[in-house]
Amino acid sequence: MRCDRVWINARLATLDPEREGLGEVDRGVVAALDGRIAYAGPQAEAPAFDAAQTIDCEGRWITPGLIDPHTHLVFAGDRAHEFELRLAGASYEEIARAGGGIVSTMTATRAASKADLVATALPRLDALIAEGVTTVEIKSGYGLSLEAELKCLRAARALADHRRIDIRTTLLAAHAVPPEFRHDPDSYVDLVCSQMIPAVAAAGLADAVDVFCETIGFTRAQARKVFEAAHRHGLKIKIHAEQLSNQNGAALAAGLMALSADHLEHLDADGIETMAASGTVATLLPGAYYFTREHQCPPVEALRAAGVPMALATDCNPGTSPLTSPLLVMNMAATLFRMTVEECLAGVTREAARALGLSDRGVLRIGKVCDLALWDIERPAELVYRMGFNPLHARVWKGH
Ligand SMILES: N=CN[C@@H](CCC(=O)O)C(=O)O
Ligand SMILES: [Zn+2]
Repeated sequence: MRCDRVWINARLATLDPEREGLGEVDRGVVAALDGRIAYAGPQAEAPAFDAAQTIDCEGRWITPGLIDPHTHLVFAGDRAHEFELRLAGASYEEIARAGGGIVSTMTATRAASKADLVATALPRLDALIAEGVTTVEIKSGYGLSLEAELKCLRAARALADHRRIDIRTTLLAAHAVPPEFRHDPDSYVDLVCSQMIPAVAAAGLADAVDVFCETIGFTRAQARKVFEAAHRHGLKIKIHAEQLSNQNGAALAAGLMALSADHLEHLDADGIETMAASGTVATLLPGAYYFTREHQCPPVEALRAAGVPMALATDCNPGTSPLTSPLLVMNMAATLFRMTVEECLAGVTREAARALGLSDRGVLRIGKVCDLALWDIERPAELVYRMGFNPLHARVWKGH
């Protein structure tokens, strides 16, 4: 078989659902041709390869390249001061209602140039890449005006000119009501629907539209309007739902065939049932749960029982999850949410791909994009078990 590269003497965690568990292959081979997987499976069953380059993995493990399906990587400034206020007893909601929170990052982000936003996002992106991330979703949501949201999405897309990574972008103009609309949030929602979504869709700058459905964000009725506008313009939808309270946002979004509903600490049985029926992915964000010291875990057992797919993400943002480590996310998901090793690894690969509507990656299987992470570990559980340690040996993006 002709191929560009072949990785031999590897142990594979294919995450292929057609295989058991992690889809493990003890003596495995992966071959790449034109950026796709030409073969992934047992060495014993592999064809003879005519490869330009052969890499001996010396027994290392290969997983699919990691996917971070929920980040707010593009923003200016930081919120360390708010962190100190919270340490002194203030709550996230109190700070937001007093004009801090998302709106304070909005002020810094509006003042920044696109070049500034790219420059400040790159170190965060590099931290993800250093842990084997090959696809990342980046939301806008700190511009909150047509011009500033476009600038954030352009900055997010421009990151792909600087690093070897796939970027998916999501318009999150409905993240917070900007101060100029404080007394008339519905007019801001109208602006999002009648100007921002059409402009972003026309410019091809976003793959999806997201809404923060919450008492300090947007109501269900407002979220529905935004989702309907997104659909009119051919964009997929996602939601920040049931993070701080139960607004039944996940059920609304799932009923409209959302790709994912994210956070979900306060998700109820109706939300779970609707998500299961629509195949909407539950993207869990243990970094935000940890950092805000939430008291209620997402209903992982019930999601599992209902067969709702579960993805994991860093939620990298300045306010509730200044986190750029998918490895630590897995550890937190296991220790805090009692997810299994298999669920954690699927959460940052196969299910993360599903949360982005990407069926061409996230598993090691013939025909999928050849994004790989090679690890210096003895068993996959180490990727979940260790804290603050990065055993990445090499990262392969599109076969290179
Ligand atoms: N929940 C809403 N949005 C972000 C937090 C944004 C912020 O506080 O800056 C999140 O996903 O946690
Ligand atoms: Zn978020």
